Amino acid sequence: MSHDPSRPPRSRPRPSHGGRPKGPPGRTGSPKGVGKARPPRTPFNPDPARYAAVRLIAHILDERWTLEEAMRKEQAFVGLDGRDRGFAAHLALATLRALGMIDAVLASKLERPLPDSAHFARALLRVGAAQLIEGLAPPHAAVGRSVDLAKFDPASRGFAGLVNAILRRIATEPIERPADRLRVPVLWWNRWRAAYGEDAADGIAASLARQPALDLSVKADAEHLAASLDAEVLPTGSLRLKETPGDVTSLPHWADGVFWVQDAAAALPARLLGVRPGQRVLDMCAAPGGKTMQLAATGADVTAMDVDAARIRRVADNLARTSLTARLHVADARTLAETSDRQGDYDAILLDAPCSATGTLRRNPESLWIKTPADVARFASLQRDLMTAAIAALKPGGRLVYAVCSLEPEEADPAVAQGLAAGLRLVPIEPHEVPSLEHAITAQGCVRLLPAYWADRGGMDGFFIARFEKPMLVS
Ligand SMILES: C[S@@+](CC[C@H](N)C(=O)[O-])C[C@H]1O[C@@H](n2cnc3c(N)ncnc32)[C@H](O)[C@@H]1O
Repeated sequence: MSHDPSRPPRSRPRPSHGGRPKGPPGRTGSPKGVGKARPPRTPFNPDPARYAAVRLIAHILDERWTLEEAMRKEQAFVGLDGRDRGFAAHLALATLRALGMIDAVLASKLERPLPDSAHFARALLRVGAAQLIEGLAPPHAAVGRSVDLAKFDPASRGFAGLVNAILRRIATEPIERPADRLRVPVLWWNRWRAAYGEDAADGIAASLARQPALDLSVKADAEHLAASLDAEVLPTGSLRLKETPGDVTSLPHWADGVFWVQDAAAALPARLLGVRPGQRVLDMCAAPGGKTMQLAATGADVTAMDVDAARIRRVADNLARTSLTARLHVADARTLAETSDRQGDYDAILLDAPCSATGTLRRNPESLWIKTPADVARFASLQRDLMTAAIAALKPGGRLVYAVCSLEPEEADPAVAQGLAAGLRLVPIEPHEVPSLEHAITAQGCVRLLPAYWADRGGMDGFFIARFEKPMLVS
């Protein structure tokens, strides 16, 4: 999934309401009609931010929620404000980015695994260990606050001694720091090694050790904006902020609508489509609209389609903020194959397909722990149907860009094969179109971006991009 360009990055999530499970233990209401009896005391939460982080981790790893979902639904997190909220999000993200390493260290200290039912205690150990291994808090605070929270949560009270002993050992005994490759589940690492080799697989895993940079796409005049935003202009034209702000809406010129948040890699597919003013362009899977805005900014006649009505509203909001226009259409793009006329309707189509999104592991590190290869197969099947629809809707002579933020060849290779089998021609991406990323061009002329690229500059999301042309009809 692409980052919503209208929203702040994860360090400062926006509050929202609803959801389960229940918040802190204990009674919060005042009993009615009980004479002069004192209202029962609400147990004192010794550390609301760490408590919220632990609950986020328990939801994600035990209930397979995404981080975004957990942050939206978990009341202990939703109720935090300001710095506490930022700290809780930071702790949860840091725990997920180092999870495999943390679990390896915990396994070496625990005599036996915790029972399956010990959700809070297990999450508490993971968040506590993350603070120690990643140096996120002084050891006395990491250990002491974790023990306090173990005593605070009724379900984990019986584990308080164990939490104390294990975290103390991690804090005081010399530990061999696990290799970065353990940051990701071995299942995914093995797949990347098979696809790209051992060094590349290690590079992908190591990308989790760094906070992803925040990139912006601009409507015009990148140089001028770079100066006022304290940003670097990347070789591909995106802006990369030197400091990641807590709240992107506080950046100068945000209200002017002249830029939006979009990773440098995510900005390439729309650019490589190379549309011209007046062309009929379809953005098939458009929400939240980062690429729609790029296409609309060229002066093309853009239709943005998405199956999800709520997400299309975000495209509308993003277009409104940036004063750009596109026709919006809520529909399953697979139906295009039935409705397009024989000649095809569009001069250019961008198929930024729904995918396993393993390329965005730096921003969504939980996805590696809650997704499986079965998800890859499911997305590959959906992409096949979307490709069929895109090919039908493309005019002869028109161009199609297929893109996915997935690292899995099972999602990219079949799409390329399908395009070729349908009679499309691959239009090789030229080195000058991807400056400083020439090495990412494959033998077929597609682009395969890995998260370890530009590591010294702050990395990038993983993407695969293929560009096709539909042959003119022969009469
Ligand atoms: C990778 S995201 C697109 C990101 C977007 N292009 C951007 O740059 O902001 C994939 C999108 O595909 C949409 N989608 C999934 N299945 C679809 C379908 N059958 N037809 C149309 N859209 C679909 C999802 O709702 C999601 O918004």
